[in-house]
Amino acid sequence: MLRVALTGGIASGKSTVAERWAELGAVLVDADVLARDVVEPGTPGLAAVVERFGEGVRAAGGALDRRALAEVVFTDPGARRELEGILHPLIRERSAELEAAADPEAVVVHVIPLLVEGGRTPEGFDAIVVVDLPEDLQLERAMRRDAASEEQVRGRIAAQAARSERLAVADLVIDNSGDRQELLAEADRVWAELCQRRAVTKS
Ligand SMILES: CC(C)(COP(=O)(O)OP(=O)(O)OC[C@H]1O[C@@H](n2cnc3c(N)ncnc32)[C@H](O)[C@@H]1O)[C@@H](O)C(=O)NCCC(=O)NCCS
Ligand SMILES: Nc1ncnc2c1ncn2[C@@H]1O[C@H](COP(=O)(O)OP(=O)(O)OP(=O)(O)O)[C@@H](O)[C@H]1O
Repeated sequence: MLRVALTGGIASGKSTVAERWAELGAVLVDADVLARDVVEPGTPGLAAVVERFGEGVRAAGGALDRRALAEVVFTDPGARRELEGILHPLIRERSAELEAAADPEAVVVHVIPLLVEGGRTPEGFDAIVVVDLPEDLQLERAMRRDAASEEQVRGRIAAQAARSERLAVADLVIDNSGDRQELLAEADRVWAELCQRRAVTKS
């Protein structure tokens, strides 16, 4: 197994790269997806979040009101850390289960937006891949995709590591300052590099 971490800031292009790699055979373990799974209606995760943040973060149908919770946690770092304290252990547990179920020959790609934010150098991965782009492009793409204001997106960027901190831990960098086609070409280039590393590890 080759264990790869894929990280990058909000709207950097992680999902686009991860989808491409999945087409090429990667097994994906996506923390953003798991962060949703662990607060599905009826889960202990949702119960714990409502217990801490109140019924105001539960929408009419019973699901988590993500917009309401985002308003709270991206304007209050203490509240955000409390939410992370509830959800991150649940996300880590699910990630470990998914990885344990993967083929031993697989390239397992952990998509982890907050890899660097843990405050220490992430260990245990065979490769750390960072999707990188200038902040003005990141802001523009996030605002367009999420129909969000500049202030809302800046709130999330402020809650994340700086570009330089992510680049400092990168083994491989995917440049997403070009168009979508160029991003896919970058993804293919780095995938080939990862496969080569796996071949070396095996021999
Ligand atoms: C606050 C929540 C409900 C808002 O939901 P929403 O649907 O608007 O965003 P979504 O979960 O799709 O995240 C989108 C992006 O926001 C950024 N983001 C999310 N959580 C965080 C965080 N705690 N710190 C910094 N950035 C974050 C990431 O770039 C992420 O890719 C949600 O983000 C959440 O539950 N966050 C806490 C869990 C967490 O830390 N997730 C990050 C990856 S493990
Ligand atoms: N090179 C590009 N040119 C134009 N748009 C792009 C490019 N790369 C990504 N995008 C767009 O930017 C947005 C973010 O891309 P993507 O969802 O892949 O990023 P992400 O890092 O997974 O985001 P998040 O973690 O915030 O969910 C999407 O709307 C995507 O279509």
